Amino acid sequence: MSAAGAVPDPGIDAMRAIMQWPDKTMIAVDFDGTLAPIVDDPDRAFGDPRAIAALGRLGGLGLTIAVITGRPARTVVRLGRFTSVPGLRNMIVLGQYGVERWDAATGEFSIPPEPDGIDALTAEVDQLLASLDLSDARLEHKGRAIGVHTRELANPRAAFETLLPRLNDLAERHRWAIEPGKNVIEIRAPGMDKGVALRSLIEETGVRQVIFAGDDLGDLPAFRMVQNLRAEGFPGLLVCSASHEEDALTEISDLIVSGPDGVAEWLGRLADSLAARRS
Ligand SMILES: O=P(O)(O)OC[C@H]1O[C@H](O[C@H]2O[C@H](CO)[C@@H](O)[C@H](O)[C@H]2O)[C@H](O)[C@@H](O)[C@@H]1O
Repeated sequence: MSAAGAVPDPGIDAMRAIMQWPDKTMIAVDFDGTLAPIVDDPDRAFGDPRAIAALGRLGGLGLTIAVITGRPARTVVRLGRFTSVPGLRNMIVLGQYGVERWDAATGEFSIPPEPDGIDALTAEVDQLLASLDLSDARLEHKGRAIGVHTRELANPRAAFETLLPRLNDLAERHRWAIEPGKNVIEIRAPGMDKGVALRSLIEETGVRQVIFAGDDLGDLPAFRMVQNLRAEGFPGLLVCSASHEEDALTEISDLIVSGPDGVAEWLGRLADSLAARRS
């Protein structure tokens, strides 16, 4: 509750609720750029062990732990190495913006079949890259999305700017969605985003407050969803994993930390504070 006359601060209200009812709190975290440092080769990304350990401690303290990612669920479970962490026994991973799911409690994946048209789309992306002399761009095939990565090209920014309108046209023709990110442009099957995924997980689990942490444009729908939830009286805390590559989330965040290092440190401090309150 804010002091009379003061501007209400939803982040502070959320933090109070989290400290008071940790077992009614969900912490939902993005993967790349938030839990995992950005690296050139997406297949060499890894969950920061300090962040994963802190999430494990938070899980042990009763919080519901979720990862909501643009990656396939199987990839993130492998790269994050969540299965070896005792406190993550009940964690949930939502992959491909919420279409796929992994439940640590059962070890089961729920992965819908690949949508029709992915092969035709892939062939067109290949042709487009060849026509622009950008065939060196790394392609990430995700079954229901293709990621075109520009990070390792000679001029990543110029390649990104050249590709964005063209891949956008291609996606529109196929009625697919375009998802620009940090040196990556994805064409993906439409119909889901991290905001919808987050809301539905909140409803399913019955938590009463949420923390969402992210770093990139694909996290914006989740940030907006938390803002909507707050307008409905549901406490939420928005944490931005900041970097020089993207600043779209900074203004709407309650807390800005310095990239995955800052996220790991903050999660550790949150676990310390909650453990101290309990003892
Ligand atoms: O929702 P996320 O978990 O943040 O996934 C978003 C995209 O992240 C990955 O790309 C980013 O990380 C790569 C590895 O560090 C980096 O090389 C790339 O430049 C970044 O954009 C991933 O490869 C994509 O599939 C995800 O959609």
